Amino acid sequence: MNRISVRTPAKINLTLDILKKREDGYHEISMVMQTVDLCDELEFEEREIGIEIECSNHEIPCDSGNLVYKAANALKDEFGIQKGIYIKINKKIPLEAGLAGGSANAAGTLLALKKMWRIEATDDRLNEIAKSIGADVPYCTKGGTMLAQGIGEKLTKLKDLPDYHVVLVKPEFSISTAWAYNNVDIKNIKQHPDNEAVSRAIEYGDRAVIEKNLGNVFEEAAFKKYPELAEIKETLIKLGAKGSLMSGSGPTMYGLFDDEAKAQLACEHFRGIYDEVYKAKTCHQLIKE
Ligand SMILES: C[C@](O)(CO)[C@H](O)COP(=O)(O)OP(=O)(O)OC[C@H]1O[C@@H](n2ccc(N)nc2=O)[C@H](O)[C@@H]1O
Ligand SMILES: Nc1ncnc2c1ncn2[C@@H]1O[C@H](COP(=O)(O)OP(=O)(O)OP(=O)(O)O)[C@@H](O)[C@H]1O
Repeated sequence: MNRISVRTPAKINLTLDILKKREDGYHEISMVMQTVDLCDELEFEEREIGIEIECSNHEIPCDSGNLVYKAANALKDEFGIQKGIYIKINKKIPLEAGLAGGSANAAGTLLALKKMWRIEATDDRLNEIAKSIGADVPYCTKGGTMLAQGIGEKLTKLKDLPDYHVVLVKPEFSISTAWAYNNVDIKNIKQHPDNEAVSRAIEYGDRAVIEKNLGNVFEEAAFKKYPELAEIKETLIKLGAKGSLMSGSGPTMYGLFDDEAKAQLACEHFRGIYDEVYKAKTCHQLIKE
């Protein structure tokens, strides 16, 4: 097998809670994550030597700064792989959006190259390698509905979230993950999301409780700096979303719809205002070709 293609899905956060800051600067978190079928496309082709990357988005580095490079290089180092690889990235997931697009690409690379290079690795070892690339990468190697704890690497599979149409609205500005973590006043978080209630509601497929309990502790500081985020949330609800939240470190706002026609109308409304508006569906399988 000398060619593989994979599609790597974005994630949204149904909840995101910060518990404490650790000595190493990272934060202990607890969050429920869900993949949606807004995907980047990655193609892998065997080469004699080196790691060569081509990307449809020229803002993204194609050298060792690319998370895909880091993933390929980590596997080469860890397992003494001598072969080279050419990776083509067709970017669809917006950048610095809170949707873990780069982490998803890195996870897709780990899974594709593990297969191509016939690497035998335990789940634990692969999880360690994934974590060394980024805190969201372990989750992205699994996808679906998961509770993620630790810095994001301790994963508990939950029952599949009931299906939703998801409208994603990414305003023009970006929010860096480091900024988001640095701007949460951990001791004075007004409302911690109730991860237990959400996990239980997912277990019972109780949509109303899930929708009522969406929560992200990054919203407060982000809404203060960018009041338009709160307006997007309000409009999503007005247009029929059953729940709305900022994903991850933001700034993407999403709405969960049970009615596709309403989701479509909401999409059309926001497309008149913003360039990066997407209609997706929740999904549970990592989509491979
Ligand atoms: C906001 C989330 O997307 C929620 O899923 C993640 O926590 C961020 O995951 P990520 O982008 O993969 O994070 P990394 O690339 O590992 O780290 C970027 C920066 O975010 C901060 N960071 C990240 C994860 C974490 N649990 N605590 C942190 O404080 C650190 O300042 C770190 O330097
Ligand atoms: N393959 C990649 N795809 C996207 N960004 C990448 C990639 N490799 C490196 N990067 C760099 O990582 C930065 C942000 O990545 P990404 O778009 O995944 O952020 P994000 O959606 O905020 O992620 P998260 O939700 O994990 O915080 C960008 O500045 C980009 O230059």
